[in-house]
Amino acid sequence: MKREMFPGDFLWGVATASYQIEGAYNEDGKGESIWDRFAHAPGKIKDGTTGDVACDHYHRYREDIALLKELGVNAYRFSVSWPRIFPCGKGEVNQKGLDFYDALVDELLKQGIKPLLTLYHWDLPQPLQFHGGWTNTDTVQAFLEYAMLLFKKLGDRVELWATFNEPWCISFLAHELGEHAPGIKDLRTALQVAHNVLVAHGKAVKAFRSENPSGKTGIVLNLYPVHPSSESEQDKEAAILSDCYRNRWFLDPVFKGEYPQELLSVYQKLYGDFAKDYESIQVACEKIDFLGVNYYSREVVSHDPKSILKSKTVKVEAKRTDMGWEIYPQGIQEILVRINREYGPIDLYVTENGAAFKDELKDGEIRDYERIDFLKEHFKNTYYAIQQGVPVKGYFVWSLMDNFEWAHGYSKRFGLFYVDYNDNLKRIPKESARWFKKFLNNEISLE
Ligand SMILES: CO[C@H](O)c1c[n+]2c([nH]1)[C@H](O)[C@@H](O)[C@H](O)[C@H]2CO
Repeated sequence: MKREMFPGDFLWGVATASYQIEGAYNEDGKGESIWDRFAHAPGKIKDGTTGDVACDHYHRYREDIALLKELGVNAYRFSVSWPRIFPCGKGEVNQKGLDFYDALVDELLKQGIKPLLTLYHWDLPQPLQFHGGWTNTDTVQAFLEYAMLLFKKLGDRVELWATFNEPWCISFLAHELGEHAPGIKDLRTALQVAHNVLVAHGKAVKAFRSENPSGKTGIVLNLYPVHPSSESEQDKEAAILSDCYRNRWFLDPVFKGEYPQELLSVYQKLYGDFAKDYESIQVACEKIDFLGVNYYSREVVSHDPKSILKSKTVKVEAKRTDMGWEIYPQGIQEILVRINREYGPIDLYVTENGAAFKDELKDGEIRDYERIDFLKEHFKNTYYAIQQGVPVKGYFVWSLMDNFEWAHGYSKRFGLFYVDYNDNLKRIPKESARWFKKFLNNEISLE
């Protein structure tokens, strides 16, 4: 199975995100983000690092685009740092911030690489957080102003626009579990955030249509197959509620304009006032042109009477990545086929898929054969979904290079290029980069 067996116009790319690679955290007029503040707070990041410098992509973007060219990709997914554009979140525009993304897009196009732009990949301007962040509907309005400005400035050259990266992480990981910025641990707050982000998505899509009818817009969701650990009724019930929490809490509003009733009723019992907030969720259901699917692994759950979802994650015996995530390639096929069956027809992009492994620089080489196997199996399972008629239009490997892995700092490496943090952030192609390049050039097969 070679690249040429995929559709001729299939996009093969890599993905990154602003806070994870750019650095220049306080340069050229950029304002503070919630991740600048969170990373500087003691104890939040496992290795005590920050994104202050990261991969210094802000200064090295031409070099990094040359790496894309060297790989032979035809697409690149990146995100814009909102506080680089609006240092206070709204109001005054930072021209140098706009100039950076203008130059980035021009260089991509010059190199024949199609941009997929994500408006929001978690780095909210801190001044908006001082007023409640995503719990405050003023932030929805500020996001619309930010989105409209970028549509106006870049819409003539950027065709593919994603509103949000992983609303599940923006809401539950960051406001219920507290593991990401702003580090709040309150389910009711997380539900309010999820709602406002979904409303912001719908309003931005509507505004995009008026501004840029030729462009294509969508949202990026992290999606997981959720399997019961046994065939017992209780474990199957646990999988249904966990699937609502992980996947359908965002899929159903975006595609159906409603929350999944099975879980909504659970939350209504918990928070009586809950229902009235959520009548406006139809706003989220603006027709989108594509869905970005971030796939990394599956979830296996069993019944847990003590938990709100009556479910808990079960760690099955399996090969795992350095993040501890089960390696489950058939899951990408399962999720793509399911989305097409239950929410389609909709163009799909695998907007993130990749793995962290304990990559070591030895004699100038990084022999990451596990990553090659990982990608090979996920490419094959994506192809099997296409063979079943699923309109998958592209695939972006996470990530171009090792970068700031959120609460793990620089301790987890996902890149096709190794970043030597001890030698001026030098980018070194891993064996997987060489393999990917040969695949893209039809030199090797996936067997
Ligand atoms: C549980 O996996 C999530 O879907 C997920 C994994 N990842 C993501 N989301 C984020 O979009 C990236 O910024 C992360 O760097 C990347 C690797 O952790």
